[in-house]
Amino acid sequence: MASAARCSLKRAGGAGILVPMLNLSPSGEAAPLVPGTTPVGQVVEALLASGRATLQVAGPGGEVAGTFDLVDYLRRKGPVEAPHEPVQLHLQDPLDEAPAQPPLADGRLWRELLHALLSSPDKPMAALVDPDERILFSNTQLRQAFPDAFDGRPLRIRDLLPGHPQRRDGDASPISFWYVQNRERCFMVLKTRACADGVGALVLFELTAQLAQGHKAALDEVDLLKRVLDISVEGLQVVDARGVITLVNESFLQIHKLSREESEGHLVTDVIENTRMHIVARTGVPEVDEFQTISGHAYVVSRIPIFKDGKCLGAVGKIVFQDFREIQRLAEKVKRLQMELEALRKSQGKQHRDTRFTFDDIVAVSDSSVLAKERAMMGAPTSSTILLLGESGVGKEVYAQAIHNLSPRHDRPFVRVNCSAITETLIESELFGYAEGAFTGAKKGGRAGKFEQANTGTIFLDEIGDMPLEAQAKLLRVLQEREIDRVGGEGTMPVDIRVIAATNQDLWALVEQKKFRRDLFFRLNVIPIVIPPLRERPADIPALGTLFWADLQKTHGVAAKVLTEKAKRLLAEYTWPGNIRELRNVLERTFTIVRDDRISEDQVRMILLGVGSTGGRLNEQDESTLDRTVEKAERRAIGFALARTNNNKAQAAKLLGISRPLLYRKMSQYDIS
Ligand SMILES: Nc1ncnc2c1ncn2[C@@H]1O[C@H](COP(=O)(O)OP(=O)(O)OP(=O)(O)O)[C@@H](O)[C@H]1O
Repeated sequence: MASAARCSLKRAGGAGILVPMLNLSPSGEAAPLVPGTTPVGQVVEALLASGRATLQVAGPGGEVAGTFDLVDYLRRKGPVEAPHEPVQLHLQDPLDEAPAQPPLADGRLWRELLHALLSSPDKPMAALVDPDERILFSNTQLRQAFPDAFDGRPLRIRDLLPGHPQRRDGDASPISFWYVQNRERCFMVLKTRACADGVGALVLFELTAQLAQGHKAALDEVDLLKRVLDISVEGLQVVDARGVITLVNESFLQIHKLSREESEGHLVTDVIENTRMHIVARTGVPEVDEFQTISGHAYVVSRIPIFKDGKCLGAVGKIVFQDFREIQRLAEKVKRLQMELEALRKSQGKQHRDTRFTFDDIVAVSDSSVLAKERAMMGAPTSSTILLLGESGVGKEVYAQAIHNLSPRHDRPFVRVNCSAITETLIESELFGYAEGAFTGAKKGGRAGKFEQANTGTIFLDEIGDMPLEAQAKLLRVLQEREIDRVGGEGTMPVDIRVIAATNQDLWALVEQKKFRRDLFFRLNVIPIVIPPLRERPADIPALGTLFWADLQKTHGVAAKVLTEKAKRLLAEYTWPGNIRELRNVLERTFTIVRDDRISEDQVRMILLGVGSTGGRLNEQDESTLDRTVEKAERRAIGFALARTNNNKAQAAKLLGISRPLLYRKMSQYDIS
């Protein structure tokens, strides 16, 4: 029995068989003697660990039966495929010519390396490889580190470490150091240069604690990042400077119908058709929104180089649109939806009254109107309630529209409610809607009220002073709670509404008369804006007149018709009880009734006579007696006839279908000179 060889029982890495473990003394002592029945794998491992190249093998009687030479064995056998065979089957043939040279040309380096690296307490994982990097022999540590890989089939180094760099021929350095990551661990790989006698090289793997620890945190981060990338619907890939794919996400794999193993660690050109990733990684020139055909489908892709310290480290590729036909389909859908939305908005606009007035249309020359306009423009972009105060026809609705159009709600509904025009019984259902079956004759499905229609937009409560007290209480609740309930309905509905109210009455006087709720008054009176009557802002009249006249010329296509300076002066000096509406109506009547190109002061006066003090709008009280109604109609007709005929009584009487004496009588009766 070999004296220098000590045997102990040890479980071989994962194999489940108990084999004697040989402890050989370091090189320099007499060659140890081992029983011939010792498994050859164990002998090879022990020799490598000790730094020795040979040992003596004992026969059945303990005599020396021969020498086992590791280098000779590896040269003849290649990979250790049957590690359990007894070593005595692999003794060096004594007839073999002894090599003229030492077994390895660089034997000293070889042995020193073996000794230094394998005899340390934490023996590194090691493999002997042939010139093609086929693993000839691996130690237990290595096999334990890669239990799945060592299944008896021939293996190469790169099978263990997919990122393992390819061997470069003519590599001048005797030892290469590589850091290689395989999935969850990081290895430092040291590779000795190829041995001169063609046996191969020694490859050492080290899972350095420091690297592993530092890397653990980094790997966790990478893992998290990978998960984030996998969530992305865009296909993503990363290649390094050599064009090797280092990272891909799930979408990328699905688009290319690849597995992670088939892509990561491979040259991109070997895996992806029509790729240009390797070019971008090499040149550092980005390619954005380019077409690429993948499996017959057109994709839009971007390839962006990754730079660090001015050096291009690789590139990231992104499939922006998965399939161009899909994008076209989506684009068409968006276009169709946009058209539908536009049509809906238009019909909603019609339904909710046209809001054509903006602040550009509001003429303001006099100080009082400039003040009103400025105040309105400042309040418009807010969502505060605005209360417009002014006589009839001063332009309260024009202001309300302009405010809406300057507010962030300009593309939302603008709903006008004339509170004086709705009967007391209907006002609630008009404002808040009603539920199905709320009353006899209620529409199926109920009906949305004005507040519901105006949701997200603006509600313009015109003539708010005429609102019945009961409805005022409901309105107050809506303004406070910002929610409505349909008449006869169950449950409330939140509404987001901007309120603009207007009145030509003295609201405070109504509060004192208990005709208007005090609390509602304060709710509405957030930004009060007084629009002055036209008689208090005569400076605006010429500008308004010019604006309306130009408008009429355009509408009727008659540019030649003009007012004399005297006629203009008459208009500017008139008191305009009907305000802007009256001014507009007088000008319109003048334009349409008078046929002459130059319109005189007298002709305008006749028109003014006919229009009367209501500004052309019938006032119920004025019309309440038949006599008053007849008088107004006769005045208007006479005034218009005289204006058209340029004060020619005979022609005017003819136009009116009455005799000249009757015309004179009527003119005197109505004090028309
Ligand atoms: N500043 C303005 N610039 C141009 N046109 C105006 C202006 N203000 C009023 N108008 C014209 O006068 C008409 C009457 O205005 P609007 O209906 O807004 O008055 P109102 O104060 O709301 O009247 P009411 O109280 O009778 O409802 C409008 O149709 C518009 O043509």
